Amino acid sequence: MKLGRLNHIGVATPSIADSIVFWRDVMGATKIHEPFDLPEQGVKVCFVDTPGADGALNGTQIELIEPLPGNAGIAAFLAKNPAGGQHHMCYEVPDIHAAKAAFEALGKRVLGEPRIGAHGTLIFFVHPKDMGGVLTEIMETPKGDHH
Ligand SMILES: CC[C@@H](C(=O)O)C(=O)SCCNC(=O)CCNC(=O)[C@H](O)C(C)(C)COP(=O)(O)OP(=O)(O)OC[C@H]1O[C@@H](n2cnc3c(N)ncnc32)[C@H](O)[C@@H]1OP(=O)(O)O
Ligand SMILES: [Co+2]
Repeated sequence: MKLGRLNHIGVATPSIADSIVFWRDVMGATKIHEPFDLPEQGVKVCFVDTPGADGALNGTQIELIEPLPGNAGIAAFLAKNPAGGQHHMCYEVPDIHAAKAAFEALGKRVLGEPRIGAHGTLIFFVHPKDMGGVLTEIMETPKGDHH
C-alpha cells in the first residue's frame, strides 16, 4: 500500500441543506455541487470543492453525507454526534484490489467487498479501530486523473 491523494473528507450531517448554508456563508465555499442520492451506500451526498495547490477548485473535497431512511450506520453516528461531525477520510489508490490485499495482509478489517462509490470508481472502508480511530475509505483513482 502506497499512500495516495487525499480525495475527500466525509462529514456526516443531519441536514445537507443546512450544511450547504454553513459551507457557503461561514467557510466561503464557491463551488458546492448539487446533492444526489446514492441508495447503494444508503446516503444523500453533496460535494464541496476546495482549491488545490494552483488555486483552482481541484483540491480535496468535503463530502457531506446524510443518511437515507434505513441507513443504520450513519444514523448511529448521528445519534452519538447529533450536530454531525467528521466521519471518514478517503485516499486514492491506483489499484483497489491490490490495496485491499495489502490491508488484509496487515490484519486490517476491510468492511465488505469493493463497491461503486460517489465518484463512480470502486471503494472500500477499513475499520476505524484498526486505523488509529479514523474510518478510512480507499478509492480507486478515476481513469484519466493524474494526481
Ligand atoms: C458517499 C458514498 C461513499 C463515497 O463514495 O465516498 C461514502 O463515503 S459512504 C459513507 C458511509 N458508509 C460507511 O460508513 C460504510 C462503512 N462503515 C461501517 O461499516 C460502519 O459504520 C462501521 C465503521 C463498521 C461502524 O459500524 P458499527 O460497528 O455498527 O457501529 P458502532 O457505533 O458500534 O461503532 C463501533 C466502534 O467504532 C467507532 N466508530 C463508528 N463509526 C466511526 C467513525 N466514523 N469514525 C471513528 N470511529 C467510529 C464507534 O465509536 C465504536 O467505538 P466504541 O464506542 O469505542 O466501541
Ligand atoms: Co466517502
